Amino acid sequence: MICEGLVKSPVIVALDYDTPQKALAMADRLDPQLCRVKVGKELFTSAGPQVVEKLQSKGFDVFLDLKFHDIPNTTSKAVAAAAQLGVWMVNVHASGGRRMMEACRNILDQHGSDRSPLLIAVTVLTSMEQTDLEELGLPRSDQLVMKLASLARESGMDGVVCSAQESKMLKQALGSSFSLVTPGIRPAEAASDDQRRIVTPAQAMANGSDYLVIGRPITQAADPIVALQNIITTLQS
Ligand SMILES: O=C(O)c1cc(=O)[nH]c(=O)n1[C@@H]1O[C@H](COP(=O)(O)O)[C@@H](O)[C@H]1O
Repeated sequence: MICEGLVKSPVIVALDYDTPQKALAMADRLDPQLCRVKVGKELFTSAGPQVVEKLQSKGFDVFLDLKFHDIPNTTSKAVAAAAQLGVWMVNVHASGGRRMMEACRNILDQHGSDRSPLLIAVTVLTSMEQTDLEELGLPRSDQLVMKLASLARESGMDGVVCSAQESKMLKQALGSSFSLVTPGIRPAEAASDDQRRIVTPAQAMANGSDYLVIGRPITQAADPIVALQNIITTLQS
């Protein structure tokens, strides 16, 4: 199992809530030794940087998932602001292109500290399926993911967000040190919701994923801690 520091599992729990109170109440039920947490667009827009700081003060590594996608100057400065917040991981869209990703890499390298977040590029959202891509005039998901992930690696990213359906292909092509962060994780019995390219937790790890981003199957479970522990157990067997 891939893990760093004290965290003993690859699970990142998505705290997709509309208030900081709800997110912090969930965090209080979780254990920073068992998982990391993700702050995304809904929570950050309603609660701001303070919720990140509060989660950090509870001992959690925070993945700031704002999927920056803009011109190189704007995106890189947003990434620098995330680094100032001391987040563990931050992401941008790979489709912002090489110059955008390189600007983000450069600004973190100039900032140059041991507190630099992992810089991750989103390839193709796990909610997208073939028909969605066709409608946009885009190629098959596996081809597009491979192209964007290769560009992300060349542009100095530390890894990509992809579906665990693509993890095996990307690990083989891009090597073990390039991190694969995979949402769209669903235990066998769970609803797929709006996700399309889904994989079970154990299969995702078998495919080569480094981190599993999991929201609703944990946060909307009757007992979130039991749901998290059950998932971690399936990874150990
Ligand atoms: O970057 C992400 O985290 C992300 C990328 C992606 O392709 N798909 C995706 O679902 N996510 C995020 O991962 C989380 C998945 O949540 P659940 O579908 O509830 O498990 C959400 O917070 C999404 O914003």
